[in-house]
Amino acid sequence: MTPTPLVLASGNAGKLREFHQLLGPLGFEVRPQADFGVADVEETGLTFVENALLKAREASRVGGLPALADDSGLEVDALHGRPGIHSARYAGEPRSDERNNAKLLEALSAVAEGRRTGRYWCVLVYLRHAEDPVPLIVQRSWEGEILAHPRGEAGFGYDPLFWLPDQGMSVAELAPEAKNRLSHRGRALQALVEILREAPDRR
Ligand SMILES: O=P(O)(O)OP(=O)(O)OP(=O)(O)OC[C@H]1O[C@@H](n2cnc3c(O)ncnc32)[C@H](O)[C@@H]1O
Ligand SMILES: [Mg+2]
Repeated sequence: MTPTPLVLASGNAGKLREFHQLLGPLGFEVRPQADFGVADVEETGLTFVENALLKAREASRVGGLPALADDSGLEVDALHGRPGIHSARYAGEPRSDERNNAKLLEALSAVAEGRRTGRYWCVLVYLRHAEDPVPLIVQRSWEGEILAHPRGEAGFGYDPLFWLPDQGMSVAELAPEAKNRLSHRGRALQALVEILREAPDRR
């Protein structure tokens, strides 16, 4: 099969690393949107789906290629779903994982262990071209609990605070291959690639 060229509609280095690890071996020629000078779009949607569509459309329009976008975030039950679609900008500007994590710990300081449940969401949108009327959309979640102190160095974002009871470790303590196999993003991408494989006309 000829490699499918693809613009990755993300400016997040952690996501780009995971997408490269996952898509590289699968017959995609992946290029980050920065290669085409695509600027970050304003994420004005109320849902992950809307924001992922905005990002994919802009990257495909500017890059002139099919585009894959990821809009993702952390939904915490005790915080009524926050930070949710605002996960990247939870602690305001300048954006930083450290400040976001500190704000999350503060918001949960009075919430006891056992009630600190939540999940990552990932919505992937694949567009064949900027005006594709039939976007491919896949969403997956990943259940966990929010720790009271960070653990581990791997991953990005909220990973040092996201505890996986089944694994007995935080996401930032998982090897990258394990995160890719288990994560919201990894599993959404596996499903999306499967759809593209079975329906080559969707590429
Ligand atoms: O929009 P792009 O350019 O892709 O990059 P971004 O970082 O702004 O991405 P989002 O708007 O989708 O916001 C997602 C945020 O959710 C968090 N997040 C999503 N997936 C994560 C993961 O696998 N591990 C840790 N945090 C994650 C992290 O804070 C991200 O910045
Ligand atoms: Mg963003």
